[in-house]
Amino acid sequence: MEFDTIAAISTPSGEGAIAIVRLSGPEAVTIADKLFRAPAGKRLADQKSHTIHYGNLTDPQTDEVAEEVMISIMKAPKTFTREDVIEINCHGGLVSVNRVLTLVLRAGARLAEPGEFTKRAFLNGRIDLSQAEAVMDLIRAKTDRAMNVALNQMDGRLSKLIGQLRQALLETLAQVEVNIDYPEYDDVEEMTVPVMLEKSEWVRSEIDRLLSTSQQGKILREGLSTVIVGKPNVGKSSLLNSLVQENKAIVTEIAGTTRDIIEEYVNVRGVPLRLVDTAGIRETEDIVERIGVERSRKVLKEADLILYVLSHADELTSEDEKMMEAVAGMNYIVVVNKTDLPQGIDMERIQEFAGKSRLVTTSLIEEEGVDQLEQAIADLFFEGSVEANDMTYVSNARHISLLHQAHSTISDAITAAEAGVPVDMIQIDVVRTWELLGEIIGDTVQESLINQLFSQFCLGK
Ligand SMILES: Nc1nc2c(c(=O)[nH]1)N(C=O)[C@@H](CNc1ccc(C(=O)N[C@@H](CCC(=O)O)C(=O)O)cc1)CN2
Ligand SMILES: Nc1nc2c(ncn2[C@@H]2O[C@H](COP(=O)(O)OP(=O)(O)OP(=O)(O)O)[C@@H](O)[C@H]2O)c(=O)[nH]1
Ligand SMILES: [Mg+2]
Repeated sequence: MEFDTIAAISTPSGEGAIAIVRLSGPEAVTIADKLFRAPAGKRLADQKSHTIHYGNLTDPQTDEVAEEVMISIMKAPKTFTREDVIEINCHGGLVSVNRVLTLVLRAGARLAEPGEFTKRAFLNGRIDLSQAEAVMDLIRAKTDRAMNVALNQMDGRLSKLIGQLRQALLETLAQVEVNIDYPEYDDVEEMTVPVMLEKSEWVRSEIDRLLSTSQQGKILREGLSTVIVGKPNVGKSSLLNSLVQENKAIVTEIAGTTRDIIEEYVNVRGVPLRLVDTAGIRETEDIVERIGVERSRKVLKEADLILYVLSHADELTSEDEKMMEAVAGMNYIVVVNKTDLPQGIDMERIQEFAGKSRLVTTSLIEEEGVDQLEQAIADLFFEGSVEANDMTYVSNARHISLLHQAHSTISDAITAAEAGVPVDMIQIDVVRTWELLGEIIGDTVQESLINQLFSQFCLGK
């Protein structure tokens, strides 16, 4: 496919040592040559691929030197986009990098849309859609483990498995064609259904296996949305600070200190937590605090994990009973804090409610118990350890949803085959499953969806 030539700043904005303006497309080298002046007068067009060259960029209108640069030239097809790529390494200042971008745009490049370089890598067939999506996940990964999941997907592991599943489905369809072409052979008909069943059941079991990784995969990719709740003054903000290992939230002895929601990312044994501190939940007259409390109830509903903090010094109240009822159906860990203070709480009641695995005691003032809490979180979601290195995780909500749909259509096919429904009817479900799996890798997918996916990328990526 032949496209126009795009350009963008590919490094973050701000001051830095070096910044890169990247170009991709058939005119990339010509455009760069219009601006580039090397000391020995060489032309980029004459240079070998994958070489880097020192010189100045000049403004063709004034013939004045605009920037001192190093230019990398990478010729198609062995490049990031499979097109000619030029990377202009300039000084990392806002004015400098904007000046370079302006020059290349005036010389004939078009400003790239967000994600357009990666989109070209996809449209030119270097990577499939799930690999392109992994490029974005890689940039956003919050922990090493999450980054490994993205690297595996970028490497094409998920794509390869999806390809195998689709191949098996194609083989069952081929079997049906034989059946339709040679209806006079009874044994072909007899063969068709068992073959279809066997392959379809294998596909379904592989989809099951992939889906079984999805909860962990999604957590690694998006972070575990974790909400700290409890009555005022029990130590919720102190807990957030202990986990973050910084004083992000204001802690005072005054109940009702936290008025709004505070959100932080933390890495707990490789699990990225999106940690939310809330205003203490209680009936209150203070209008500002009340808004905070209402929002606390809302984030509570959307949480993957609830850290329910109680004070070791205080007796349980009816409010606590209500709270326990509210979290009972969810993933929660009870944190009994302030164990340095004399006991007021009914620990038996708490043990009865939470059981051993969901109960941790802490004294945040004495920095005790945080390790145990971290371990309890890792145990709850990853049975103790996060082994992301060698596994294919499905982590992307779009992929998970497509796998669920494919699971349902292949199950329909299996049920129909078992019920003796004619093969050409079953065929419809098999074809649909093949299409749904194809959407994951971008084989059978609408252009509007592709545009929407890439628009979520960073500029210049
Ligand atoms: N300067 C610079 N650094 C960068 C990038 C970039 O575009 N520019 N990348 C941007 O994300 C990442 C590297 N990713 C890349 C992925 C593929 C190819 C590439 O040329 N692939 C070809 C040829 C491979 C080969 O030489 O064998 C191919 O797959 O056909 C280049 C970069 C990270 N670092
Ligand atoms: N003795 C003792 N005090 C603690 C402990 N943890 C926190 N505190 C104190 O308890 C008070 C309240 O702590 P916060 O972390 O602000 O409590 P909170 O739950 O966020 O309170 P609100 O935001 O008002 O709902 C502060 O004075 C803390 O220093 C602990 O383990 N032991
Ligand atoms: Mg607080």
